[in-house]
Amino acid sequence: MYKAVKRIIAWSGQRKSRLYAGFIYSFFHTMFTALPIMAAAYGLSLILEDRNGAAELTSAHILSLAGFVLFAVAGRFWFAYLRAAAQESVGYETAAEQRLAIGAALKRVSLSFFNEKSAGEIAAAITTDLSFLELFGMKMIDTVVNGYISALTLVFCLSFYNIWISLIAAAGILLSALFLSLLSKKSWKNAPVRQQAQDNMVAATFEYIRGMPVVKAFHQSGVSREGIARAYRLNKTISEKIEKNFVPYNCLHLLALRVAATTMVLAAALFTLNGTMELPIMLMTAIFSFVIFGQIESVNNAAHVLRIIDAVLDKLAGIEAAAYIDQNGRNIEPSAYDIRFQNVTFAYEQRAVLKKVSFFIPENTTAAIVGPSGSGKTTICNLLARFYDVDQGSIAVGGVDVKTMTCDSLLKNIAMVFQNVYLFRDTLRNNIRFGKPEASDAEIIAAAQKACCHDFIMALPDQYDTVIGDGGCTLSGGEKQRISIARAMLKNAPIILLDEATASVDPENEHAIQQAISSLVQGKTMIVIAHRLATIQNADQILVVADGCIAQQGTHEELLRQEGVYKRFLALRQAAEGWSI
Ligand SMILES: Nc1ncnc2c1ncn2[C@@H]1O[C@H](COP(=O)(O)OP(=O)(O)OP(=O)(O)O)[C@@H](O)[C@H]1O
Repeated sequence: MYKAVKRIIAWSGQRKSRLYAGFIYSFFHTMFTALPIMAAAYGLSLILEDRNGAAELTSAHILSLAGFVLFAVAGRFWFAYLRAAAQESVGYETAAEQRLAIGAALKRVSLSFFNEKSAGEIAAAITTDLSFLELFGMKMIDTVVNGYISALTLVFCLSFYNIWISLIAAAGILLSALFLSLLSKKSWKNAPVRQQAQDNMVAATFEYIRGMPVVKAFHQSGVSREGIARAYRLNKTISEKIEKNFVPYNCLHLLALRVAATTMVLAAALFTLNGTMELPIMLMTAIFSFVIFGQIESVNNAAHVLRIIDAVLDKLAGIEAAAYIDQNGRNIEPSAYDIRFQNVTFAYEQRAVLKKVSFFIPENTTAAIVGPSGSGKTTICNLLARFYDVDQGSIAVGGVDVKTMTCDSLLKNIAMVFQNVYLFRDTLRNNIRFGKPEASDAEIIAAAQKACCHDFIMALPDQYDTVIGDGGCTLSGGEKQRISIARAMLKNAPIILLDEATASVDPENEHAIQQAISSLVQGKTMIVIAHRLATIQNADQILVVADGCIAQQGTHEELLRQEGVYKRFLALRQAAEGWSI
């Protein structure tokens, strides 16, 4: 439990000095809480002495006591304010910083990281887990550290009046801490299980929502809901089990504190009866017995919450520790934009996808990649963009090995127009502007016009300010692709990676889009995953990928003269789509 407290303090990074300042304010806050009670006891003893005739109670006594109490109350509120101001926003500030840091880190990890961790798991870490940490992290610091500071400060104050009473209070605190450590051991064992159950629940919910179109199309609501219901049931069962484990230790912890409080009052009464304690001190002890354990009573909840926080911190550390794909990269500006694959071998996990692939694309030329589905065409583009690193061989742009470049300096030179280019839940204007953040409205409109999306955008109710759904789900496939072409136009990068994907293009606009693509690629080096015969024919070279290898390479005419995959592939495509050469 205390290890988790230390981790929260470490998590707060540069802000930890504010936490330490908060601990000092907490000490003074407690001192100022104790002072009015001590002053009241002193006032009572003056009244009793006045009654006995031992000393006279003057109005000056009463006024100075009242002034002292007012000063103590004001001091108490002042230190409570200082503590809150120092500590309470630390969690929110640190979490906000960490969210940005994780966002930046995710941009730089290999995409294989997203195979290992589901989108739901990562989303849960950045949203619910970090929210939990920002909300409860500082509360736990307050409950545990400030709670013990407060209790021990009051024990210290009591020791000036009666050492035995302060020892009873200290014993109560120690005994409750023992039960808390047992409770904490249980929580420590259960919290990761609960964390996993919650992650599964988020991932199942995420998948259910994302897969809704498929669920509806296949009338599979029963099957898909079963998965999500199972995740919810498991979470409920685990939470109930944890609560049951929690109860006995919680009762023992509270019992220790209540027994200590009662024993303090009984001992004070006995000391008063045998004349070793004055009545006002006994009354003061009775009041202290109510307040001394107040804050540490709720440490029981902290044990469980702290374990969850510990698991959350582990999870966040796991995401942040993911190796940056470009951690040894430098910001390099290639002097040319030719592309060379040299004996590139690559596997997703264990499955070999590309085997010793070599080719060269001169600057300002177009290479069309053709080949059967699953042969590795998209993988070639993903490797060039360094979404993954090659296992063997090398990829160079303008003679510079992409492994020596940072992702930013490499991707600055590449624009992608893929079937599944992601559009954000934002305005169309901002989605296009993604290609060039500093672009003016006029540039955005010009790019949209060239990419044949200006007309459909102007027909929408809010035109360029229309907000589109997640992933562009409120647009048709063709519209999404045209937006992504506009985005690429605006970026004006020297290398274009294009997945032609004519399937999603509106036939009416196909010609215009082809024109748009032609103007997009002028003077650029382009790799196109080609589907249209015209693109294939017009390419400067065709790379025929089959089974992870470059089976054939050459111009359309050269390849037509050879017997091989290309000729067979072309015949099949022609038959399927009614082409004629
Ligand atoms: N992220 C991934 N993790 C594991 N395997 C993958 C991943 N992406 C692709 N693959 C596998 O790698 C192989 C090549 O995929 P790739 O997407 O490069 O093929 P493709 O030629 O572009 O196919 P298509 O024409 O159908 O788009 C396929 O067998 C695919 O199942």
